[in-house]
Amino acid sequence: MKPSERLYQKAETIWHASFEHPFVQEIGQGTLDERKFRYFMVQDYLYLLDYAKLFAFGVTKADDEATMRQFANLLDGTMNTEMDLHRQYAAKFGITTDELAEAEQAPTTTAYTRYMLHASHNGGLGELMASLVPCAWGYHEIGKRLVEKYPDAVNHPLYGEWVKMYAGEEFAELADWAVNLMDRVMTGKPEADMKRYEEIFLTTSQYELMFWEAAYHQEDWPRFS
Ligand SMILES: Cc1ncc(C[n+]2csc(CCO)c2C)c(N)n1
Repeated sequence: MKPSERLYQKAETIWHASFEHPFVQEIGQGTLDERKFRYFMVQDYLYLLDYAKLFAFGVTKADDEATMRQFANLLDGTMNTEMDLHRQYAAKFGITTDELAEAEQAPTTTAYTRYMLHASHNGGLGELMASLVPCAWGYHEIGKRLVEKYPDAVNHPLYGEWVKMYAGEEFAELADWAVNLMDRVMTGKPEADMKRYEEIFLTTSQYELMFWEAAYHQEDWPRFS
């Protein structure tokens, strides 16, 4: 069994719960409250900024030139294209660039990004891939399953573009690349290493689910004022 198959089996219940989460289902049905998606867009912007740092770690942890170059391209693509697309998409919801620049990470965003950055900073390429694969692979799975279950979801005026992006070919390629690299790095590693990767993979999978939950309830820090 490939490492990705083993990890997928372990995380399957959590991934299923993510797909069944009301935030995801209501995107598919086109009924999601716009304020919840707006919250999600702002938090996701902050999330992606930290995620880009994982690609930077990838450059330093890669052990061959081709992999270094791929991480460097992903870092460039995220910083110089994706973030711009995200700002444009956010503008559709009335979110300004200033609002994005001033926004503060919610508790789950902080917990999730700090966890990934910590695991990757202190580990090798295996820990890094265990951190970042559930996000890339998981979003593609969600996009694909949404299109299967709700074929009209791609035509929604607000959420259609989002569904198309994650169900689409370009994102599928990113997910495939990440899964293949993860398999290459983890194959033949001792069981003790695999156990560590499994824990990271399961933890980031749970944070993905918690990210939907946080957006659905517009989670915030306790405020006393
Ligand atoms: C919470 C959260 N998890 C995963 C993604 C999916 N995603 C979209 S772009 C990108 C990086 C590659 O450019 C990733 C991982 C997301 N947006 N937000």
